[in-house]
Amino acid sequence: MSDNMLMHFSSNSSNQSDPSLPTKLAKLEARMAGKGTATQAVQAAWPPVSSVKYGEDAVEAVSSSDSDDDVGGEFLIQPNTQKRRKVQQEDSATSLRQPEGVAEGRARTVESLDSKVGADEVNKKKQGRGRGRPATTGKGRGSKSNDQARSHISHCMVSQSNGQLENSSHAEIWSKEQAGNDEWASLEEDETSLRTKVASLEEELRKSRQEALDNQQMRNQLEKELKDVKDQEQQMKPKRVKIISDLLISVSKAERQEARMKIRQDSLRLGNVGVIRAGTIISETWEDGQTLKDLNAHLRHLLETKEAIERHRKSLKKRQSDKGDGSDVEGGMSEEDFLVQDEICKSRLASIKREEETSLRERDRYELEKGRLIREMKRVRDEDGSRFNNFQILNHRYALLNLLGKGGFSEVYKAYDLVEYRYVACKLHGLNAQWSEEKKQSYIRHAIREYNIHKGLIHHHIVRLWDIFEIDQNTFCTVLEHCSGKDLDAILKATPTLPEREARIIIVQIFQGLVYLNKRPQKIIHYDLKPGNVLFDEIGVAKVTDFGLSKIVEDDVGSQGMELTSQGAGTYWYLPPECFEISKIPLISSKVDVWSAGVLFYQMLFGKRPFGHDQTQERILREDTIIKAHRVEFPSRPSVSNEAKDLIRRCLTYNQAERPDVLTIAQDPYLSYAKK
Ligand SMILES: Nc1ncnc2c1ncn2[C@@H]1O[C@H](COP(=O)(O)OP(=O)(O)OP(=O)(O)O)[C@@H](O)[C@H]1O
Repeated sequence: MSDNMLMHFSSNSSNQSDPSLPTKLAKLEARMAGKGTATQAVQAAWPPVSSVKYGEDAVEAVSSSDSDDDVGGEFLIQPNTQKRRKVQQEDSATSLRQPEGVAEGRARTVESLDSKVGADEVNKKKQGRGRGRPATTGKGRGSKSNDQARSHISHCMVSQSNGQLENSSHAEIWSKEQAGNDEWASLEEDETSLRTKVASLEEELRKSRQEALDNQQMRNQLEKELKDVKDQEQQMKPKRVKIISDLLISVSKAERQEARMKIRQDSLRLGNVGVIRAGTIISETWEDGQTLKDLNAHLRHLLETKEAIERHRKSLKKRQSDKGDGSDVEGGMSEEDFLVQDEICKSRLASIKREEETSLRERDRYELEKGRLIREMKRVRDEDGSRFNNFQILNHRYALLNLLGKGGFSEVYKAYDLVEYRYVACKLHGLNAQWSEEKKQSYIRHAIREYNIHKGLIHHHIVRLWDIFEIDQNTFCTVLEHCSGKDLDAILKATPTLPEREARIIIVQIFQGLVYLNKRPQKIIHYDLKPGNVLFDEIGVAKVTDFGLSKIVEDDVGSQGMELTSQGAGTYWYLPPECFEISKIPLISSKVDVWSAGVLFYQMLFGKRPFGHDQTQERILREDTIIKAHRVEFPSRPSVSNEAKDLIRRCLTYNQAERPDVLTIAQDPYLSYAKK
């Protein structure tokens, strides 16, 4: 780019405002006419190619030449034609060549930065600077300036050759020159900042690469460690399983020992099973323990004392009345003596009554303990008689521990899942070898049906069913969530009535489980809700279990419900009247479970079932107890809130059509703990 040239000319053009210009021009005219050596002088005035300067240096250089003009103006004298030729030569040969190379270099730099830093930023700046000009590259801009410079130079030369300096074109050149300088400085600034950015990005890139390398190494290292740990784990697994099951076995053995020892101790107090022989028939009978014997003897003694006092009191009264009519003249008891004697008897009787009440309460407690003892004895006996009592590991996974209880056709063992590392309950279903093949198949079908219903139920208040597998031809096992608390039946046997607050939270949880069963795409009727099928986990969360009698409500059932095909099954105290219908096949719905829940709640509050409490299943059926259960009665004690009674009345609505279903009754405010 011919910046120096522009400087040069623009410097000269500044002379246009010099007031001595006409004089100088006259001088020049004279010299042109008189001196022939002017050409060499002009050549000396142009800077040599190698000494071309740019920017401020160039301005200085030109300024100094201006001062030369002032002092030694003869060096600038030349004919206009010669001057034009000279400029043209210089223009093509030297002055323009080198600046163009520089401009190209500059453009290259910008281009390379463009590619490194991103075209956007550079373009933005280009656009900002080049507003009002056609878009062009750095090189383009440089070339254009050159072109402009060249055209101005030639224009200027032409003007000079005509002997006229045009003020306006000089100003234009000057301003363009200035703009070029500014642009150049700004480009340099851009270049520096972009270079800095590139350097910092390169540094960042280097660091990131290093980091990636480090991470990769770390990953390789961790993968190796993980593999080692897994290998070790694999090697250790059988050892660990062995250690865990050994520990569990020793704990279970200790528990078994403790259970048997406790039975022995409690038997002394509460009683034991004795054997009585009648001819060839041997039967078992219960013999009370010493504490119960003592307690009963004490109660008998209190009764005898009470009777004696009452006899004595009667005779006192008789003597007193005999004295009144003159028949007892020797008795000699004054009126006051009689009153004192009578008061003594009354006071003694009151004290005996208190003692009797205490002893009776104690005996009730002992009776409950006795019941628990009898159940525990049965459990231990079942455990001793079970073929699974020797700590087997089932299905390579479930370590059987102690027997939890025995049902109609099953034994439930506490077990430990050696894969999931948690306690479970293994329910071992045994097919009776005496059964016909048909009965066995029916039992298996039934169990699979139960499994298929139960396995899909995942709710906080429903016992989870984890697994099912076959043990042998006549036995299979279902694996359930272990509930380490007692079941509701055991709780009610130990404490027949619960405070309303406790009963309420239990029934609320049961209804939550029922709501879940009725909100599923396929509704389920449990059909066997009773205290034995409500279990508690270690923190007391109630969970409904045993879906052996449950029914799936098909989509196409009418509003009245589905047909009950298994009539006769279930526990009669807890079933509603429609289940006892014999004139036609009953239609049932979730309202069966609403009735059962009502019976359960009643039992928890009042310590007995509302209908047929003391009756056997057979008697309930025979006497149509439930068919006659039109109205529920509430005992006066314990006192229970009206809200609780209202809920029970709604659940025990005789007419099935009027009884609310599960989702409706669940809206009852009594079943909600939300703040009003
Ligand atoms: N998931 C469980 N967790 C803890 N204990 C359980 C579990 N399931 C059952 N039990 C206990 O095992 C015992 C027997 O249970 P099972 O369900 O076989 O009894 P059942 O209902 O009397 O029998 P059936 O279902 O044959 O009528 C009961 O004492 C019960 O509390």
